[in-house]
Amino acid sequence: MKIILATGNKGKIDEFKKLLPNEEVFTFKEIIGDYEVEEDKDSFKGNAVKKAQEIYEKIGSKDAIVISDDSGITVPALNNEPGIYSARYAGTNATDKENNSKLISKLKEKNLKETEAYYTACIAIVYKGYTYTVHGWMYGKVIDKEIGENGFGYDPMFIPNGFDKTLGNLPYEVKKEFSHRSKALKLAKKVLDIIL
Ligand SMILES: O=c1[nH]c(=O)c2ncn([C@@H]3O[C@H](COP(=O)(O)OP(=O)(O)OP(=O)(O)O)[C@@H](O)[C@H]3O)c2[nH]1
Ligand SMILES: [Mg+2]
Repeated sequence: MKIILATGNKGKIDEFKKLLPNEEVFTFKEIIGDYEVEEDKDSFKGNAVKKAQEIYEKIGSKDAIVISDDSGITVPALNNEPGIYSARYAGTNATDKENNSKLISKLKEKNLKETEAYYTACIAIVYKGYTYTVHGWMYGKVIDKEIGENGFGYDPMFIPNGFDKTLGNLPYEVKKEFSHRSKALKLAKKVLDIIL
């Protein structure tokens, strides 16, 4: 099966390729080149749908299977920040490092060395003009420092429930078992089994 990923995030692309080892996976950039979808919706689902639909229209082939991912980390003790703004927490085009530094300073402002947090991923599939969405979540806590180099984004600050290390210090094989993206993709595969 040929799947086109409607994402420009290298960390997500690496994970999708590992999670879909038996499929032909392309990025939208390999097909249509540089293109930016404005993420102006107020939910993960809204933005995931917008990304997948806009890229599907741009590609212009009805039979294309386009998959997008809108995701982020939510910290209830920080009024649910950064949530859907995770990629631009420290400003438009912010790097992972800058976003992590902002989250660390917000935690320190509240004297929170660690606090409950969760990741959400919404995956949207567009095929033959129809759109399908699924979600996945991963629960744990964030700490006020970065530990380890594995994963991407906020992973060095996130300790999943049941572990005593950050995802930055755990191998991808562990994250793969229960991550928000893995769970959503498991459901997405079921949707594909039904619609294809
Ligand atoms: O440590 C992390 N481990 C993860 O597993 C994970 N999943 C998402 N995120 C963060 O959430 C934002 C996504 O924003 P997002 O969905 O808009 O993606 P993006 O803008 O980077 O690319 P695109 O898919 O929109 O092209 C980004 O800041 C990511 O760092 C993660 N961080
Ligand atoms: Mg984005």
